[in-house]
Amino acid sequence: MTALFRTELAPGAVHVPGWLDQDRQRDLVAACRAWATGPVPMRHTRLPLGGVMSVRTVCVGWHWQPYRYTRTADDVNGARVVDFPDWLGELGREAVADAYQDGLVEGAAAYEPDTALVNFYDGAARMGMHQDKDERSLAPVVSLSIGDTCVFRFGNPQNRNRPYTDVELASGDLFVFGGPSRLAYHGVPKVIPGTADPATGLRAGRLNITLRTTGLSDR
Ligand SMILES: O=C(O)CCC(=O)C(=O)O
Ligand SMILES: [Fe+2]
Repeated sequence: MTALFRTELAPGAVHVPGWLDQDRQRDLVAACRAWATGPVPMRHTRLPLGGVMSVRTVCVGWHWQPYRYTRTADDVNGARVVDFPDWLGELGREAVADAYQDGLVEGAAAYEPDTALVNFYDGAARMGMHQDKDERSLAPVVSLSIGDTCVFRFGNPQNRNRPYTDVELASGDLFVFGGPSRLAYHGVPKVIPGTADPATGLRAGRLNITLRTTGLSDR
């Protein structure tokens, strides 16, 4: 296997450029296209104060709405979200093993994500600084990017301001944040149009898939 180039932005926050090869990117684009059609359609998430998010989102395993997870998409069409497939959990374990080089922060073999948030960014979409904190588990978040390159802003766990680091996430890049960085603020201030390689099946825009462990159960 080829050596992986890894950058640790902060303890537990690791960027692995080009982690997904083109075949895997194509397969993920196809999977996201299928999920986007239903049982719950991809849509702009409505915010409690009446706004909508500029990204479009569809969820797998558990449905996220601000600020909780449920099995059914009660803010969309009430349908139960699609089941979280085994292969996606396997991909997550591989990602954690590669990012943490087996073991730091959390044993990769024990990583069992049960939800994926699939976000689609058109050229104008962005995401403000926030924490991923609606999960009851502090297992790492695995983030996969496909399509247009974006500027990803990775901050600190205390507040949404500096210090933060801006890093470009390109198609195929992996970013894992766990351990001391699990609750770090992060966001996407910009997508750079025209940077996607059409060979992935996504001609324009950016797909981001985050795998998370909700820590919830149906009982
Ligand atoms: O698009 C990204 O890279 C980040 C997405 C994100 O932070 C989220 O879905 O919570
Ligand atoms: Fe996030």
